[in-house]
Amino acid sequence: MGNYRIAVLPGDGIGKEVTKGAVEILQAVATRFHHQFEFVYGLIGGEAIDQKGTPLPDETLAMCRQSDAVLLGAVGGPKWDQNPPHLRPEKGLLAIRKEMNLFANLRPVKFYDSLIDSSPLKAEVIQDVDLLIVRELTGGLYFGKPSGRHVEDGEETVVDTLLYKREEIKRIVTTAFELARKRRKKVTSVDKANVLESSRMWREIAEEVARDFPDVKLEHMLVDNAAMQLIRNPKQFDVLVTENMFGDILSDEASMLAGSLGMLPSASLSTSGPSLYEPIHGSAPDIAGQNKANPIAMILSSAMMLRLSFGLHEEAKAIEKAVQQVLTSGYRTADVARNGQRIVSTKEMVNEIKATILDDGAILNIMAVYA
Ligand SMILES: NC(=O)C1=CN([C@@H]2O[C@H](COP(=O)(O)OP(=O)(O)OC[C@H]3O[C@@H](n4cnc5c(N)ncnc54)[C@H](O)[C@@H]3O)[C@@H](O)[C@H]2O)C=CC1
Ligand SMILES: CC(C)CC(=O)C(=O)O
Ligand SMILES: [Mg+2]
Repeated sequence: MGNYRIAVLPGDGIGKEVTKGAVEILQAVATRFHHQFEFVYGLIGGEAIDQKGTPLPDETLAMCRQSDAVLLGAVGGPKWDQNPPHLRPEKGLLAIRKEMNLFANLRPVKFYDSLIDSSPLKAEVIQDVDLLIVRELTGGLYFGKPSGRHVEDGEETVVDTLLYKREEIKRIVTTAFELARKRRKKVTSVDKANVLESSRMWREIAEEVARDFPDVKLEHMLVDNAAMQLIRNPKQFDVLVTENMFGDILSDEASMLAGSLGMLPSASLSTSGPSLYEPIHGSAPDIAGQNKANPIAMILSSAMMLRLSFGLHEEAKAIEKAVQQVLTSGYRTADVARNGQRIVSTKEMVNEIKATILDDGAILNIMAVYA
């Protein structure tokens, strides 16, 4: 039995709905495996702006730092779209990633047999896809200074800067190699080295790191080609490692290999403090408040938390197995439902996964009694 303190940041829009679902799933895991999970709640994003006047209140950050791990829903929404840059919900997300040194964002893309019809792609292209996008999360184009607008010689000018220190590239590429070593031993480093100086340095560093991993194959791929190859032949990939914005875009694209943006979890890892777990999707204002969102990306993110932050492998597997079982039984939220399949709500999907986790536990207990 373990005691864990989990900071929960629901955020905005569907972030709130899917986070509520993930907490219920974790409570079921705690019941089945006799753990104590203490959930502490904090504000981030739009709601934090409304209540505290800032997208990342100090108390939220302090609470996260004092927890064993953080679960985050999503932030943003049209209500705040016209706010000045420092009062945009997304600033809160970028700030927590930077402040907590969450430099490695792991975005696994896994194919589910039962969702074969949910992807617009052909079965033979997506069947057995199992790849991992390793996205650099605290540097690159989303953080470089200068960034902003100004008027120069009477002309309105805007700038964003793609900036990396050598060590920042080295640590994310090394993380990718370490992960590939435990998988199919191939790293695809994605860049735009035909144009960008930052990419040329990225490539150079990837080559240097590769020397320490002779058992892992390194290939380089330009990002535009990578976007195409993900659709043409995704099975060629094992681990992809790339700059912050490239990884952001490629992972939304890759989510369709799994059938929906609502299926992809992620882990935002730090080596100097607690890590954070978040679905790859946003706050989905178009479906927010309608009990329609697919909670699986968030639920699978909580499984990643159990495995990577707490070392609770069996518990993580119990969640993943329940998700698989529920999908196999035909439960579908609207985003993955096809051909007249019955559609379930967010809450129904959560309830079914929860029941499966608890039932599985009960069956195993009965088997243990009669063994
Ligand atoms: N991690 C975060 O907090 C992120 C926040 N955002 C913010 O979210 C807001 C909306 O951005 P969008 O570009 O619309 O991206 P989005 O990821 O929120 O939604 C894109 C599309 O996917 C659908 N979708 C997303 N998650 C889903 C789920 N779990 N189940 C079913 N359908 C789902 C939405 O309904 C929408 O049609 C913006 O304010 C944006 O800045 C966007 C991405 C990540
Ligand atoms: C604020 C954005 C960088 C959020 C996003 O799209 C993501 O992290 O995937
Ligand atoms: Mg994104």
